[in-house]
Amino acid sequence: MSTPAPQPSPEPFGARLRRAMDVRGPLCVGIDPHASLLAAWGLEDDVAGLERFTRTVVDALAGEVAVLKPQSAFFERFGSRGVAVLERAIADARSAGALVLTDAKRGDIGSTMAAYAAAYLDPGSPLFSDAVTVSPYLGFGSLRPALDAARAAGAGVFVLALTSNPEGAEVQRATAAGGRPVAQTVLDHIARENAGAGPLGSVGAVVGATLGRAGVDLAVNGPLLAPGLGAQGATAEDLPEVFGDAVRNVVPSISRGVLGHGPSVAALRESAAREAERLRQVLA
Ligand SMILES: O=C(O)c1cc(=O)[nH]c(=O)n1[C@@H]1O[C@H](COP(=O)(O)O)[C@@H](O)[C@H]1O
Repeated sequence: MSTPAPQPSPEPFGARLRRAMDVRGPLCVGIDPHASLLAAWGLEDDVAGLERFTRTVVDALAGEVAVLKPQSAFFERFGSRGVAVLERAIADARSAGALVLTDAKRGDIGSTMAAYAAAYLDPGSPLFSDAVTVSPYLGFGSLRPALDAARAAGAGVFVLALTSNPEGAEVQRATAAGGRPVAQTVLDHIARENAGAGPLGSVGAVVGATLGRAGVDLAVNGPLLAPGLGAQGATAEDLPEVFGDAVRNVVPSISRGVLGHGPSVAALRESAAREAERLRQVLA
């Protein structure tokens, strides 16, 4: 009996992301099917409306932008049929060439985290994504199963550090044991995970574009997801101030600011192309 040939290691997410941003421009578009957006697109707030909305965004943008970020909550609110729409969107967007970052913000004790890792980071799962968002606020070590699963699959994990909402500061800017802000301890862990990786590590941090000067050390050798552009008030021009020297690793993210241009496929594409070009200039 012959021994099976060793499987080649999958290309790490960080390398795939760097290439995608170089080729397609530094932009992540969120797929957030708010009830108000479904109404603005002339769709019912039901599974058929969700499906039409999602399919339109994927058809318009999966061949254009570096990253698509479906926000799981907007699919979960329709139960299992909504989750089925999410599964199809992930698969279709990946086939069309976009990296898919599923925004699920999962976080739990390690043994349960292993089940979340199986859901999003096991290549055999119907929800398998290029990357997933997670919360470290049960302790960074609780994320270990997700970090290990991502590494094995060539996938990525984006860890909340400083979120874009004003309420986040009460937890994230609090002083941790050792006298540093809690968010800085999260960023330090991320930097250790990415040590030695090139051209970019696969463990990212989430740092809101709305924060003004971040005031923490962002040299984590990984991608920095920056939500908050558009509807939450931040602009491309704010990014150098927030991210300083780390600005080259920023993955700017916009949901409503692009989705509001639908349902026209041409208008969605134009809006995303305009944002990507503006961001490319600012981040260069
Ligand atoms: O992880 C995220 O994507 C995220 C982190 C954060 O700090 N702030 C934040 O707004 N987000 C998500 O980014 C999206 C922002 O949507 P818009 O405000 O419409 O661009 C939503 O899906 C949020 O859940």
